[in-house]
Amino acid sequence: NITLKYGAERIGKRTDQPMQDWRNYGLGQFIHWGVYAIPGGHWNGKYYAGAAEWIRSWEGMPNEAYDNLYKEFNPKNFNANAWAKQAKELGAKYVIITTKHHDGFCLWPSEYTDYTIANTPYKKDIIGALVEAYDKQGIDVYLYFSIIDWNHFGYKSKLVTDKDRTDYEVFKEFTRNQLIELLTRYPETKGLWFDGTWDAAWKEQASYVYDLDKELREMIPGLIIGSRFRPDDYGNRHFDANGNMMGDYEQGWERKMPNTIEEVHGNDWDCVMTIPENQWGYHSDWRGHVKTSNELIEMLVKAVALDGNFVLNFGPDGLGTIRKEETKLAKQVGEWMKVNSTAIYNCGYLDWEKQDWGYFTTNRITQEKYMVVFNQPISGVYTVKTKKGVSIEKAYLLDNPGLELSIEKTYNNEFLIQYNPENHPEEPFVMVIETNKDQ
Ligand SMILES: C[C@@H]1N[C@@H](C#Cc2ccccc2)[C@H](O)[C@@H]1O
Repeated sequence: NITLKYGAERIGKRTDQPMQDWRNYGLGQFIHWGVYAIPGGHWNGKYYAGAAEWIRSWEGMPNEAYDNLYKEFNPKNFNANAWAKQAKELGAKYVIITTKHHDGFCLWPSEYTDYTIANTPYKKDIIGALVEAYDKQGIDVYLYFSIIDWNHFGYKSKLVTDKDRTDYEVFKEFTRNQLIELLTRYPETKGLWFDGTWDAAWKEQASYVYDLDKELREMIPGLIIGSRFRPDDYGNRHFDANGNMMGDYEQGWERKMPNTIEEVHGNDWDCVMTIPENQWGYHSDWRGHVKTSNELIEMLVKAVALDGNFVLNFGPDGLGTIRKEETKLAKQVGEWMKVNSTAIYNCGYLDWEKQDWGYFTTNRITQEKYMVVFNQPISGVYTVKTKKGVSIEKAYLLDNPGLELSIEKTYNNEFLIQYNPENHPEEPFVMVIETNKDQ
């Protein structure tokens, strides 16, 4: 074991109520919005193939041009209540909203910079409106904050000269001031989702970030911060030099997912996912694969089945409209959730052997067990291998409890559930299984 001053603050999961609530969300919504939504992945008639929120880094986008976009930011279609209502219908239990992305543009009227919504034609506090609207819908609010800030003179990716270091000290105080400002203005905030912490300069700040982390947590008891904030004594992120996770949940699953429970190392985690292959901010021309509702539902179920949360990203356009493709998917996933969220909310991993037909989930409070089916066996036979001494006594469809399914027990404690409907369901469906024990 390596002695660390700034390593993991705790071994094992947080057990307090705010973290239990976080663990039981299942489904969240990510909102990426900012001035990058104005160009929407194009400039000067040229198509930008990268992630739209990174367009300022593209040689086809002059920094000067980008840095003046805020002067035309006037989202006349923006309606915080409509966004929150759509998220409610999607079935999201929490939302993560970009307060400031890497470009440094603040969606709240920060007093620490002029590069904010207050100095746009729109003027009004976007973050305040969204916090209020989502709160009203009973959706918990988390704030995304980028440490990278291309707009601040003191931001450096690495510290080479003495001037870099003195400038960076100013940047660190600016960062601290903005974070305190956000938690002061929006005390309803349940957590901070940090990003842009991969720079060498930040990875040298273990002591500073350790103290800042502590200060922020003291401001809002129960505040939840993931593994993407603190570096350890040696500049390690997410996991310290002893392999222990720093922060309250792992934030390593961006546009990817674990496949086995072993890969999550007993930690809480979230998967943040885009609908196209790699666009967080608004891009008017999605190319490559755009995920269908059934693909997204399978990712959601897989996350819950492996004790994680699934956070689906939406990138509103420059006028504040959530595009039709995202609206359609929110509706489709929401309709599925209306029927099947019993197998999602308050649910997590069931340590039975994974089967080809889909995923097991279990309600952490009631111990009720679910089989979420994505791959119907041609045979109509669903194999379930339980733990020793655990028998399946009943099986039925979540959306038709009256239709009990036949169960056959084999000699080596496998249970074969028979279900062969005439009309094959077009969507994933859930079977409920009742056992003789609560294991
Ligand atoms: C949550 C997501 N993290 C950000 C990123 C990134 C990134 C940057 C470089 C290499 C790989 C990933 C994206 O812009 C989005 O905000």
